[in-house]
Amino acid sequence: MAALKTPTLKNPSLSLSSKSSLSSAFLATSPNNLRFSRFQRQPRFLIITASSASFSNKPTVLVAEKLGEAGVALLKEFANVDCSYNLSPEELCTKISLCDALIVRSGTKVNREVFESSGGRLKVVGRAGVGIDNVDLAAATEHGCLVVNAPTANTVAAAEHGIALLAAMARNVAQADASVKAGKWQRNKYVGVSLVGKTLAVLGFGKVGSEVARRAKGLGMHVIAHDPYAAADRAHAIGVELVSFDEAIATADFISLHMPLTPATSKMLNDETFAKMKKGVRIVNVARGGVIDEEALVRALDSGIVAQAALDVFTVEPPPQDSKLVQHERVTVTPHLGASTMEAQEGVAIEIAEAVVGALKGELAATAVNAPMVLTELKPYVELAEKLGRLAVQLVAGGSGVKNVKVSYATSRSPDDLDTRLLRAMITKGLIEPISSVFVNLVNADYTAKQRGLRITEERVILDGSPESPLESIQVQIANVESKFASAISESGEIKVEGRVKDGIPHLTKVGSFEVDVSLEGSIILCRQVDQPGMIGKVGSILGEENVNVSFMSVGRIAPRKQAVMAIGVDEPPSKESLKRIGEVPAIEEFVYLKL
Ligand SMILES: NC(=O)c1ccc[n+]([C@@H]2O[C@H](COP(=O)([O-])OP(=O)(O)OC[C@H]3O[C@@H](n4cnc5c(N)ncnc54)[C@H](O)[C@@H]3O)[C@@H](O)[C@H]2O)c1
Ligand SMILES: O=C(O)[C@H](O)COP(=O)(O)O
Repeated sequence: MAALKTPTLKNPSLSLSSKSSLSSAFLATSPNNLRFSRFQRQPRFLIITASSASFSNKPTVLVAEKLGEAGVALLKEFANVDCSYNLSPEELCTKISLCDALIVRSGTKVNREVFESSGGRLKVVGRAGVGIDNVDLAAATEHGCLVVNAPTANTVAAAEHGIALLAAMARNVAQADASVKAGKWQRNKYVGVSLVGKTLAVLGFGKVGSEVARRAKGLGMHVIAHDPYAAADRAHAIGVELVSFDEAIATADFISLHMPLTPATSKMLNDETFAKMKKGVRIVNVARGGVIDEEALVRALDSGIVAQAALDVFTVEPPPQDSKLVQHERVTVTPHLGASTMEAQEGVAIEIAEAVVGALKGELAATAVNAPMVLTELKPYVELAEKLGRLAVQLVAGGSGVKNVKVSYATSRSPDDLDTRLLRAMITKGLIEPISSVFVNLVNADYTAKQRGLRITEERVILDGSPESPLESIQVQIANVESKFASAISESGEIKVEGRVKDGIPHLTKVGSFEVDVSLEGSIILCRQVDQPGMIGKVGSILGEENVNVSFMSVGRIAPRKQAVMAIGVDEPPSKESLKRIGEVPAIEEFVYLKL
């Protein structure tokens, strides 16, 4: 067993633990089939936790935004609580050096400066809600500060707000209210549309989306959903049919958005997709503003494609006062109120208070978003594991629910000498995070996988030879799904990606049955083509024309002049136009762009 390296800590009051609460958390939550596992062994990574023994006095918690009473009361049992709302960024930086924990909602920017100003005292940031886009996670991790959130307590509130907006929009409630208050009585102007019998497309069938679907069914609507990663049986159980994105937007009378904001969903509703919608469609957004191209929505409203929109969230919050979208006559707006019910705020407050107190006591919360850790020799393999998970899930075709994942570790280490829990957690993170607003860490990985019906089985392929490096390769296979890149399907019918670490850098070495070799940095384009001269040059020059830097290229083929798969690593994301041109190169039979 390799020796543990002692890390340099920026926060002197943190302690290091390599077992205790972490090991028990894993033992308690591990649902997956693990062949050859040895949990008794000490794991080869270290978790930074705050030790309760290091406090001589009560810790201090700064609550920087309004938090439910029950949460504040819970905090007060354990800590000195300073509720200071509406602090300027400068005031926050000054106060933070006197605090062990900080609790915020979406209105406070917890940036690098805050962590630097804390002088090493800040041990935990609690986000009382789901989205943590206002917290600089990298800076938190570098400063050994744990970030926790409250991901479930506001689900119903968000779903109810979606339904409230749906009904209010259909019956012009906000516009009619303003008109009556302005002394008018315009009964003919505000004739609405009915919901019963209409088709609602729920885009994003996760926690909030499925609750919206359930409620809309109760209103007599015909509900369809699009979610490339949801399982059809979960949808069927509540009478919802999963359909393709194009079918959803082309047939819907109403569209309700419930996906996370990720690079893949950013501006998902744009000029091109509005053009495919049924004329007169009505749109509700309680997810994140960035999933809609807001300027394109104004154009779609003006041209009549979109009859009405109801929006709780905006790309920039608060939106500019003169925003054409906000001021549009047929748009109903609320100021990010999805989570704002008394009940949800109490629930969120309790969830976050418990997580923050637990973290201050040295426990690792299941809702930890970053779980700062210092790794030893497994570090590049951890990166490889996450990236293989990311690649594999992006190869899945829309409509196929991901349920069965098999991971194979090729190693010459004995089972006792290689603990795969961290690798499995990182593969789970890679599989789930690109498609969800859930943050996966080594504590909640198995639990999160189980909740989503994802079964991960592991096996070891024992190799002869010297066990100097912990692993030779990792292979990730997803069974019973279709792929948007048919060549990723192996002879045995699964999506298969394999990688290994070369000179400390993770590499993709196999896709389906094709051997490739491309370093897993930046992003990757995979093309299947008929093997012939000049292909690398053709694709390279399309990318070169828009200054996209190619970091790596490799071609794997069955036999000379037969089918081949070309893997191209790119530093910058190519434009849609360049990707289209690559697809149009005659010898290219299929291609896919994958973000790492
Ligand atoms: N307005 C508010 O106050 C408020 C409150 C809570 C949540 N939210 C937002 O609501 C959204 C959903 O939250 P949740 O808790 O249900 O998250 P979730 O992770 O439970 O569900 C998200 C779903 O979106 C799916 N998805 C991912 N990519 C997709 C794509 N390209 N097309 C369609 N579906 C895709 C995922 O598979 C997942 O099932 C998030 O954006 C969250 O930030 C807003
Ligand atoms: O991410 C969330 O939980 C919601 O968008 C709510 O944010 P809020 O706590 O600022 O209301």
